Amino acid sequence: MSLTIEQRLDAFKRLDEVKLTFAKRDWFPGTSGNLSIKLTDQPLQFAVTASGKDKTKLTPEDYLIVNEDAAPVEPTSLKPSAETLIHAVVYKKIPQAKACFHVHTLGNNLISELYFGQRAFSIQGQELIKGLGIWEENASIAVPIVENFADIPKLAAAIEKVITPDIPGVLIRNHGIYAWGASDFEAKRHLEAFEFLFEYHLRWLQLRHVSLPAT
Ligand SMILES: CSC[C@@H](O)[C@@H](O)C(=O)COP(=O)(O)O
Ligand SMILES: [Zn+2]
Repeated sequence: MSLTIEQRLDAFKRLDEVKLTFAKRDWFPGTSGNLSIKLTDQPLQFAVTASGKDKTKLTPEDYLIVNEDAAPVEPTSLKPSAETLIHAVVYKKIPQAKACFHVHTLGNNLISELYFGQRAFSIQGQELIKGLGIWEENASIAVPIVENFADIPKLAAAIEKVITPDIPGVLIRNHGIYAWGASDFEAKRHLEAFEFLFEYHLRWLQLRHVSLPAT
């Protein structure tokens, strides 16, 4: 299914906007991170960040269109993200996902290591869980954590095993998080909610033994 120029430009513009927002938060240290927006199903085609680029910058060559095998669908000198297969896995396993964002932050790396033994990070009763679209009273979530592998097909297979539509994200041990949503707006909201919950929990771990004045 061929894409219109308007489809491509709209996706690239949306990716620019979210990329600059995340860049302002220092969420792309050392060229880490990658972003994608789905364009078509049957066949799966999505726009993804080019590999190895400084994601704090906007250039005319930041994105390319790939298929479910992570191969470019148009002639290009750009290399797709080294982790493009992971985005493809998310789009194939979670049909509702229309955008998928990956960042490496200190918060998500620390949480992924602290709780890797449980293969999930659980948190309950935090208002920002609503940012994940979960509005139950005193809701509890468990964010899955997988081992990190340099072999991307192996990492993608590990992720495919654990992701579900219930929790729009997955942590990779000492690496980062993938978060997705039914739009770029929702994927951004989910990622922001995850990162807030990680930071809250880490700060709570630091402060919980502080003696507070008697009330
Ligand atoms: C340079 S450290 C981060 C990379 O190894 C990778 O984990 C990453 O997130 C970015 O890879 P990229 O190929 O630029 O999309
Ligand atoms: Zn990464």
